Amino acid sequence: MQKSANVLVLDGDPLNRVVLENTLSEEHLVISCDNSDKAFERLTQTKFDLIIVDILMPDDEGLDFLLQLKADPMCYQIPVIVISASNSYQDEARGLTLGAVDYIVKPFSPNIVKARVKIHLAIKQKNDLLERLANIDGLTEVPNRRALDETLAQLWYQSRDQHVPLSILLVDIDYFKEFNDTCGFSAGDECLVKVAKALQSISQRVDGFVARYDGVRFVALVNKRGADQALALASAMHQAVDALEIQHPSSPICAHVTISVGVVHVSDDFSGDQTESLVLADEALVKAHQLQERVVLVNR
Ligand SMILES: Nc1nc2c(ncn2[C@@H]2O[C@H](COP(=O)(O)OP(=O)(O)OP(=O)(O)O)[C@@H](O)[C@H]2O)c(=O)[nH]1
Repeated sequence: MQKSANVLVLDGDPLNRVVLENTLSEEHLVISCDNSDKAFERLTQTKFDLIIVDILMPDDEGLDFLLQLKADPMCYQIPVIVISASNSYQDEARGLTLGAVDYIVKPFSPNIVKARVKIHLAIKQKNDLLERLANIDGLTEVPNRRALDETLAQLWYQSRDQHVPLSILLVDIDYFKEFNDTCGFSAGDECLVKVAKALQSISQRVDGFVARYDGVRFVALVNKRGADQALALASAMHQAVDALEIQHPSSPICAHVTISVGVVHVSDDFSGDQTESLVLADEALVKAHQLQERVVLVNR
């Protein structure tokens, strides 16, 4: 039977682990650990939807686990239910203040645990959906400008600190105003969706990220690759859009829809911040248009 969620349990007491597994494993995949090292290891292997942790483990192990989890950018959003033998208000307040979403006192009723897990999984599902909607472009369904700004900032500082190159590719659909004027706005929308999907699928092959930047422009980001690989990515994007063969009757340069790409390859100069490189990519793109080149590369 398909399990609806992945639940991680950290509890030093073997009997509690068995009871929790029996309570939840009919509906969920339950992985239980008796110490925090194993729990952290599991977190690197599986995507968990909910964590149940006993914060009264010896040496404050459960408490430390909760603290570390909430400080970890990869895990802090996973809801945590604290389970504890203490029914003191102070302990309950401490668990909730540290970021737990709920506090259950041992010995617990399996039905209450089941019900609370269900509630928190439903809230998480809604939060995940909101997060997705906030970061996805409504038309093309690729990441939006907000997601781009976040990812670019992250990759910029990561690449700078790890001394690896970062390539920023700004992609524009050529003569799109003319395309809309001749083929209609809804054909324009369809074209944008197809181009976005093509750019995304090509970029994913090199672990790249693509977002809609504005109107008819997209940005692709790829790090740890040389300038030649950034150019190869631009070339693969051109080929993918050409292969769509979307007729463009009013384009002065080609019978079908084409793109132009401005590339900034940052390997040495990470001074300033990432927005300056976006400006450079924009200038490279303008140059590509002016020179009627398919791609213009700027090295930094
Ligand atoms: N169908 C559709 N059109 C859009 C959308 N967003 C922006 N546009 C149109 O895209 C056109 C972009 O025009 P420009 O930025 O001048 O670019 P262009 O016509 O491609 O000119 P060049 O960049 O010089 O090739 C404008 O006419 C916008 O109205 C959209 O979501 N759907």
